[in-house]
Amino acid sequence: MKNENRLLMQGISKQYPGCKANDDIELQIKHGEIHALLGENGAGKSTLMKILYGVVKPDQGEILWNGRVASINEPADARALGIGMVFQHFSLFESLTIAENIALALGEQAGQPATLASRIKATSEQYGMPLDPERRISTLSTGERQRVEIVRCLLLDIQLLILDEPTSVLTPQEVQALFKTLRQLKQQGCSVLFISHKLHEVAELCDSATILRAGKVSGHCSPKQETPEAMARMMVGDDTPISNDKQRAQLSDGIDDFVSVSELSTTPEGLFDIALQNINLSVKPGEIVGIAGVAGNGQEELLKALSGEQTNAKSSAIRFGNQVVDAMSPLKRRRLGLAFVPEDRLGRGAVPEMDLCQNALLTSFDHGLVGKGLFDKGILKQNKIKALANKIIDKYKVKAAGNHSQAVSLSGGNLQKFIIGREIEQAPKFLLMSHPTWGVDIGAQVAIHQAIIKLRDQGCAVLVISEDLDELYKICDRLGAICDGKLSPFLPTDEVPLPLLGRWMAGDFGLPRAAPSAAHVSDGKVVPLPTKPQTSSGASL
Ligand SMILES: Nc1ncnc2c1ncn2[C@@H]1O[C@H](COP(=O)(O)OP(=O)(O)OP(=O)(O)O)[C@@H](O)[C@H]1O
Repeated sequence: MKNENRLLMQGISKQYPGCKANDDIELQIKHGEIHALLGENGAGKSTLMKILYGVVKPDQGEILWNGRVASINEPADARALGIGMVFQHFSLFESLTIAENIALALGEQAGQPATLASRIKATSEQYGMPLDPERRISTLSTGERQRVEIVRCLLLDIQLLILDEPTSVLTPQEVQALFKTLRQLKQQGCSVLFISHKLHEVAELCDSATILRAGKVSGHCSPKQETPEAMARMMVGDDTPISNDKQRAQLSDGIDDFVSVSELSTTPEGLFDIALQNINLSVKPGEIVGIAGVAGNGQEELLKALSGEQTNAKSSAIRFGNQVVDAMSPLKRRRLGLAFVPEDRLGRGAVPEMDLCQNALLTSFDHGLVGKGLFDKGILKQNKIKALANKIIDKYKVKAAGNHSQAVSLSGGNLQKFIIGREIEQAPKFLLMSHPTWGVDIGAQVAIHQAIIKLRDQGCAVLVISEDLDELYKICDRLGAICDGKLSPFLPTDEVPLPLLGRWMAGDFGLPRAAPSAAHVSDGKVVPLPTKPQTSSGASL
């Protein structure tokens, strides 16, 4: 049984206008194996999964499930077969409880309402991710929300669990807990399909992998026998750089901060907002400062305060250069040199129904050299707008049918590349970014990091707020964390060992308690602690 296919998708093709998203794809998954689906942005992974889960109809091909042809026309059909899917973006109602959310998602498949809560409790405990069914979603951490989505799948007679980029929102401890659950499922014969751009995790967890390129299967491998670099090569080919040298900023003394935030506190507007408490922060021209943290700890509120989405006429806590900006709108702040990449790419980063030309114009029209000439006396200069969109598409290797493509038709990673390119091309003085390479493939990550570092070296102040610790360690010159609306101290990145950052993320804001020869052990490696920590200018201690 173990060597037989649980799932065989064969000859799957799907054509979108101007793009063949899946081209004669075959995917085999055996009983009780953890299978990775890899591929660069736009390779066709999400399309294939949407076909399997009944969200998209293929033009051609068939699905064999436990040896029999299956007809999957909607998600309920997939669930009835035992296929569960956890999407990148959770679809949970904040004000409802865990049990109410699961009952809504599963409908009749949730079974008897009277026993649902006890089944949730029992199943979540059985798989090592305990949940209290009566808790409201708004009180849960991101890791706990993901548990709700997984337990929702496990309540059914699950035979295949599909996870799309499941670890990008988790802390390192939560990732290990998730892997334990997935291995337990595998032991019980359940198959797992794991979609990820984090190749070291794929190498640690997965038994086999299928690699897609430009809509076709380009290869297979056994991740445990490959290095992450070798897998990256299979995904992106030989021509794309897959690593960056660490190049920390060389700042000379006496440079004034471009961004300074002093004693910023906010009052929550919505029921689930976090109050920022006495935030002190600074970013100099020519440095990249990173803020780590588990989602929902005030990142959103800090971004809104800095971008001007939430203004505060009563305070004078935030300055760009020597200008107080608290009461200024986003447009006025952009005129002072702000560029902004929000976490939510569809909706805040781009307007889904607008094409790439219109989306390029949205934030560039009023901005410095780039915006110059895009309109004149109220008339839009279409040729110049098209040239700008084409420049971003070419330079940032955005895969799209053309500048007329709607933002919503781009794959997640490609839209992210477009938004980052649009903002970097404005040559800002202050680049504010949330989770800049979320869902972006390894080749594009390297290109984006290089572009950010180049901008820094030209004197831009860069602030990155991210849950991706690998990314923060790679590009930031100084690092701190946010927890419950408060900021930790900031130290030069090379003086922040992972355990210290983990403590800061959990709200323990002490500086290293280091004797000169002290060291932490992290992931089996000894990590020396700094002996002379320096705090950032004014960071709260
Ligand atoms: N609704 C749509 N209309 C037009 N084109 C689409 C649509 N959905 C996807 N595409 C195109 O199909 C191709 C494959 O997209 P898909 O989302 O499957 O890629 P992916 O491998 O999941 O990428 P990523 O890693 O960035 O999420 C992309 O070029 C995308 O632009």
